[in-house]
Amino acid sequence: MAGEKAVEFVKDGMVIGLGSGSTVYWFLKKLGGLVEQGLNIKGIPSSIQTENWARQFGIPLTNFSEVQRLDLAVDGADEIDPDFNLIKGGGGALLREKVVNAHSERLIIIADESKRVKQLGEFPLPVEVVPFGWELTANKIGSLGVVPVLRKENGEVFVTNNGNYILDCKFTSIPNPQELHHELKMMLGVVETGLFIGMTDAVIVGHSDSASVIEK
Ligand SMILES: O=C(CO)[C@H](O)[C@H](O)COP(=O)(O)O
Repeated sequence: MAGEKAVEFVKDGMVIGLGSGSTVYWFLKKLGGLVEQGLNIKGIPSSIQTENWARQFGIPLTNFSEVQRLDLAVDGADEIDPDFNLIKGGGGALLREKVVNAHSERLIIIADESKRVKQLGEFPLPVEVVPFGWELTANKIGSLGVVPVLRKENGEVFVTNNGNYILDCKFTSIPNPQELHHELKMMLGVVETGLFIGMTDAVIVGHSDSASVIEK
């Protein structure tokens, strides 16, 4: 419901950041239908999976060598706090998502009610790290009082679209997301964190048969 509702914010001529995840799939499907009816937009995908879906639904794509500014980005989230700070990266696309979302005029997050929390941190924070010496980076992150877990998929180390690894870090809670983000970013080997702070303009919450828009 949230994914489909998000197309109401799309206007003719827009360049749109295409987020990642299962909720975004429904946005892309609906958007593809509108493109088929004549809507003129272009998208920049935030993952290879999203690029594949966008092609499947006939959404024209562009890239940052052609455009530097997006009109709108629509993305999912793993946790959303009352200030619209987010944990993202459950699907491992956090780095490209952050690049895309940071260069958009407007960011709309689509999610179901279960993603809304009072304080971030229940969901393990994904941190993208350089593969070389990832063990050292994990030890360093561990000094913050967490046990970083190297993400695996089907028994193999998960490799991001950028050739990096993900360390999932379960903090008891994250009372100060900004501070934690900066602390992690200063660590050698850390590429990006899944904390998206002060980027979101509106959240569309999906219910069983409707969706509500919450503006900041
Ligand atoms: O951050 C993400 C991927 O890196 C996704 O947007 C997030 O995991 C939400 O996904 P879903 O809509 O499948 O719950």
